[in-house]
Amino acid sequence: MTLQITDLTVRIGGVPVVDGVDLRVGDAQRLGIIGESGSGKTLTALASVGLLPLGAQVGGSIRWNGRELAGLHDRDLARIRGRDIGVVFQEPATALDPIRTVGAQIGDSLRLHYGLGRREVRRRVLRAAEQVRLPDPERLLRRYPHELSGGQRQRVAIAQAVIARPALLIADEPTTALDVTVQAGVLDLFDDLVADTGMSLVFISHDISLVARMARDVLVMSHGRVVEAGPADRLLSAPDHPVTQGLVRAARATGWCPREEEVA
Ligand SMILES: Nc1ncnc2c1ncn2[C@@H]1O[C@H](COP(=O)(O)OP(=O)(O)OP(=O)(O)O)[C@@H](O)[C@H]1O
Repeated sequence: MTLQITDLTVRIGGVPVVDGVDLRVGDAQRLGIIGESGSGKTLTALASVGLLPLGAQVGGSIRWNGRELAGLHDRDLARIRGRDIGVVFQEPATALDPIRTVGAQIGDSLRLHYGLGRREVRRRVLRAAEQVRLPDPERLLRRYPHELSGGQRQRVAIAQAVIARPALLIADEPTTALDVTVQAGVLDLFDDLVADTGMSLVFISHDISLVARMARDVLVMSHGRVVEAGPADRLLSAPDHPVTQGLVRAARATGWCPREEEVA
């Protein structure tokens, strides 16, 4: 698979909020995107799957396996979302429908994309729930989102994103809303899912330590642009751009420490 974004621009109310972004994700690649709040990370991810807010103007090219997605009808984009590209967002509570059981929601993309029957969907939903390590899945799948903890809800959102076995998973700050101990478990889960399935991963965070853990190649964004790109270990040990240096310093200040002498 290849996701190739070239010269992506997004304007909202005439203001450029993503400005000339290029990125490429290939087979089994793990790409990280870091940047301060408001730097355009989320809008870049949303543009990749045609989920930009209403009224946003998009320019440039977004090619999925060579097919141009920019300007594609939403019906066609919906076929690609979930089936080819799975997405997990920061706040699972808003990603889930409060009035449907989590089991029903995990199965959505199987019904939508593959038209599988009830029994087969149930079987696969249960397997996905086990795969994302939801406790007591048989019982939990009959519950509603508000009856789950934040970590459990995020595991449901992950199961929903990966159940149709997408070739690419885009995870936008997937652990930011979770407390630290729950975060660690969810990161381990991403690691295992990506390793087991061979999916490619785009992992977005404002925390360079998380991105360095999850991705090998990293883009640093600031004010809608990519200001630095390179292997995670190089960015950590020798950050070039002041924004990258600031992100490394911020990560160190929160207790995560690369070797001090290596940080500019
Ligand atoms: N629906 C919207 N309407 C108007 N402006 C928006 C909208 N969504 C995002 N923006 C603006 O676009 C810019 C980029 O936002 P984006 O959400 O991509 O940033 P981000 O890097 O993901 O930040 P965060 O880490 O806080 O999620 C910001 O200035 C933001 O205020």
